[in-house]
Amino acid sequence: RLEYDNGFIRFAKRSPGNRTAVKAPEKSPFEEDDLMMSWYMEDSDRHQSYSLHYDYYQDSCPTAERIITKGVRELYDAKPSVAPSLIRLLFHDCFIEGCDASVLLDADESLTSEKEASPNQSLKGFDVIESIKSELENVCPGVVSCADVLVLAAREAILMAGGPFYPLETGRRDSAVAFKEIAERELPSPQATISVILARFGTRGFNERETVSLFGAHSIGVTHCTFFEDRLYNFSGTGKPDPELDTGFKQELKTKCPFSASAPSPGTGIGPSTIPASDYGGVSSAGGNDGAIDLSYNNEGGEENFGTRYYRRLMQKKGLMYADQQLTGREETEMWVRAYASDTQLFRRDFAMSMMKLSNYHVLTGPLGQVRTTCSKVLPKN
Ligand code: HEM
Ligand SMILES: [Ca+2]
Repeated sequence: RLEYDNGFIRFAKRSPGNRTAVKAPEKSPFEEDDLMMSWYMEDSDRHQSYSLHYDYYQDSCPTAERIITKGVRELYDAKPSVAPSLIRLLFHDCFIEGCDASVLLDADESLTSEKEASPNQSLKGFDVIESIKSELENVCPGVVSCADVLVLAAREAILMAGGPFYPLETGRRDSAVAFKEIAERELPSPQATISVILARFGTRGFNERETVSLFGAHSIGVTHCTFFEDRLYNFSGTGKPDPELDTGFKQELKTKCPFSASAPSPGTGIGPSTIPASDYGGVSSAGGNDGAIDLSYNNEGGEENFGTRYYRRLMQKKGLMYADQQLTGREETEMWVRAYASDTQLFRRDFAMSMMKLSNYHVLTGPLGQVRTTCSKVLPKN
């Protein structure tokens, strides 16, 4: 099905000339796959001598993708919150030194875990990846990388949550190291300005449109009060709320996140935080339901709500985090917020493309890296 054309890999039946003319129906995976795959390939795989492949495990572990899909579905049926957890986990892995499962590693005597970096302390879903990986190890030991499990699991999670399908190639390998300092420094904080957001995404090759589309993931899942309560009570140390927050919405949020002097306040480092001083202070994965509110804010799920509604709320000054609301703070990003708020299909296509790009960011292939047998541990050195 694939052909090489002037250094690019693309599906045989598409040519660059007709790809924009094809309006792929949302529910037809094949049309959509071909279209998106050929677009993506042109951009990023040209310099890789070892690249990812479609259905990489076809011979070595033919049931791999099915095991992952089934695993996510079963876990999602039991607990739908696994979907947002997995999507966020993918973002935090890929954003830091690429999709190499570096975020999954536990600390040991020779390694400092990325899990300890403050933005990562509220991550969840590690157990989901580990349980799917152990099932894979029973069937084809040492074959399927944790990095591939994570990207495929996140894709399935997006589908479960009402988001779009996108094709993914496989053959990623796992890192033998973790990048705690880089995670600490590079993952944007919930108080990030639009300049910081665009700079961090920009150095990873994401333009304004792609960046805004990725934020559509914030239409599902939860966020804890600690990540936005400064906007309710003490914005930027002014002692006043954020003027960019809708007044009615602010009142509503205040009832869900009542002011409490003992509560850690983001950015101040004050409070009984178990997390190092940073804008991420205050929440750990063990925190239970301590002021966690729906990011989607009463999102009922389903296709209509995945994405579009998030952007509509931003336009009404009802973004939860400062970083969310920053997307309307500049014309180049605000125009995409407006576009996605009114055009679900445009958002779904852009989100799918950006997720593909994120999932392929800076991957390890060929002789690089390793295939871990347990996702939280590097292979023992011989
Ligand atoms: C400037 C960029 C971003 C910042 C500052 C940010 C920050 C946050 C924060 C603080 C939370 C709440 C965590 C909690 O309370 O437990 C959150 C949740 C979430 N984020 Fe982001 N995020 C950003 C971009 C993204 C991107 C690009 C994606 C995916 C493509 C993403 C996916 C998610 C998801 C799905 C959740 C819900 C997690 C859950 O319910 O378990 N975020 N984010
Ligand atoms: Ca990584």
